[in-house]
Amino acid sequence: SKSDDGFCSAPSITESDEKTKPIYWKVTNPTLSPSHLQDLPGYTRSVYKRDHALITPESHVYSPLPDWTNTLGAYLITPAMGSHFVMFFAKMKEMSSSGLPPKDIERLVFVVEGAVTLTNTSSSSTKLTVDSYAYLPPNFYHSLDCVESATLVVFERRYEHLGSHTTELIVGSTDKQPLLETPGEVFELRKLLPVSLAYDFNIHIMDFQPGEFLNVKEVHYNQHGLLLLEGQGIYRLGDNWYPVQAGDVIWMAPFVPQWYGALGKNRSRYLLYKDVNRNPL
Ligand SMILES: NC(=O)N[C@H](N)C(=O)O
Ligand SMILES: [Mn+2]
Repeated sequence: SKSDDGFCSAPSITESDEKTKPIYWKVTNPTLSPSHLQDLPGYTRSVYKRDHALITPESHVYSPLPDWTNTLGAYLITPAMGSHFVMFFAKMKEMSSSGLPPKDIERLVFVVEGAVTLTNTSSSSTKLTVDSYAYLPPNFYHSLDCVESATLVVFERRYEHLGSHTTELIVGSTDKQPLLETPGEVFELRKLLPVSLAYDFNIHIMDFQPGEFLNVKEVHYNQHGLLLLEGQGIYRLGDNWYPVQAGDVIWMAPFVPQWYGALGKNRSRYLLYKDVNRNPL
């Protein structure tokens, strides 16, 4: 065969081969199939617009996290976009530790890979494994320590006081949170934080079976930071319709029209930051 003569042995189809291919051949052999797109130089699904952003894994950029040791961070949502919170991935390596957030900043960490140990001054230390999370109130001394490796998704914001309410340390895991009523909707909903007024945000875990979608075509004052944990589907943001899959992150500014339809063969699950319980004025 041709490839035996040496250097010119690329497996791709040459121009003369194309002409001899049967009619409709490209339908089943597309040159920009999903597998090709993954490696296409310069190609990304990421988008950054005034009222929303989609940040897909090939665009995540890691650098050392200030105040943490042996940890790389990728800030995915920050106030530079108009948000009042930050959302970042923290990739903790062998023998790594967290730093403390700045004064008056509350924090929620959710483990997506590996395990960390949470230590604070009062209680004994707690191991956080995949699917578990901790809420750390503002000015609450704590340390997250990792022996092997862990990937955390972290949310932080300046706590907005309301009267004399105060928040408390919370440790839990998604699978232990009860399913909540979702009148008019079909997705399954769990919340990671109490719904009481003390908390100025919550994290929703939303599950959709393939074919299920949001009934409400939502437009609301709240902001969102979303991580798709499982599955695939179409996210509508404003007038744009984005194919999305596990690992994708979305920023939704206040009032951006938003809708999700789950596709594929498996459950979609996403984790969603939402500011709640405060007067927008
Ligand atoms: N985009 C969303 O999934 N939004 C949620 N349903 C919410 O705002 O509660
Ligand atoms: Mn919403």
